[in-house]
Amino acid sequence: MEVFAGAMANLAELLAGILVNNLGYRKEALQDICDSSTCFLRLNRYPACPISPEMFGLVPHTDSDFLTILSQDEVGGLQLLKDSKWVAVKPNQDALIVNIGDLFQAWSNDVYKSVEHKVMANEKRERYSIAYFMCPSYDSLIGSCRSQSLIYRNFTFRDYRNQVQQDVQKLGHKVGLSRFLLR
Ligand SMILES: O=C(O)CCC(=O)C(=O)O
Ligand SMILES: [Fe+2]
Repeated sequence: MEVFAGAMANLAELLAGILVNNLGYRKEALQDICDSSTCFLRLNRYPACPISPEMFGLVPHTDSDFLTILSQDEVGGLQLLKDSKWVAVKPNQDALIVNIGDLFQAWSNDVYKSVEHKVMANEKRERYSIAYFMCPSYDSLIGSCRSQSLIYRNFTFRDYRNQVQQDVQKLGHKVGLSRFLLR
């Protein structure tokens, strides 16, 4: 498990570096504020759900991190929201899925968009996936790479997590980045 997490961490850093570089910034920009103690692996198991094929395995959400790398088995069920339509991701055990998270959207000032996704349960088969979440240290300022036309106010990962937790407790769902809009 540690070897796997290490490989995912290296890949996430490499990809984040390329995406940051692509915006004209030092490839270490995110790596500098990331912390191995807040990055984590989530092992997901979705039991077969014979009641209805329309049952969620995981409700629609965006990830509260910089970058997510996902490995899934051959069962399928992951869907992404693209142009307001849910698109099924073809299951491929030999491929990794890379999702932009909320924090990268904020840092890039909306150049990169955090993708909304969900998992539909399978009627007959259980499904497994493993997700690696690249996260900053709790107290580092996420800010934005831009200095003008800022969309979000500065916040820390701790502020973000607290806000998400508060919204889930009070409203039953995550509100997300719109809580941090400047206008
Ligand atoms: O199981 C999947 O395909 C997605 C998992 C996921 O979105 C998550 O753990 O945040
Ligand atoms: Fe997710």
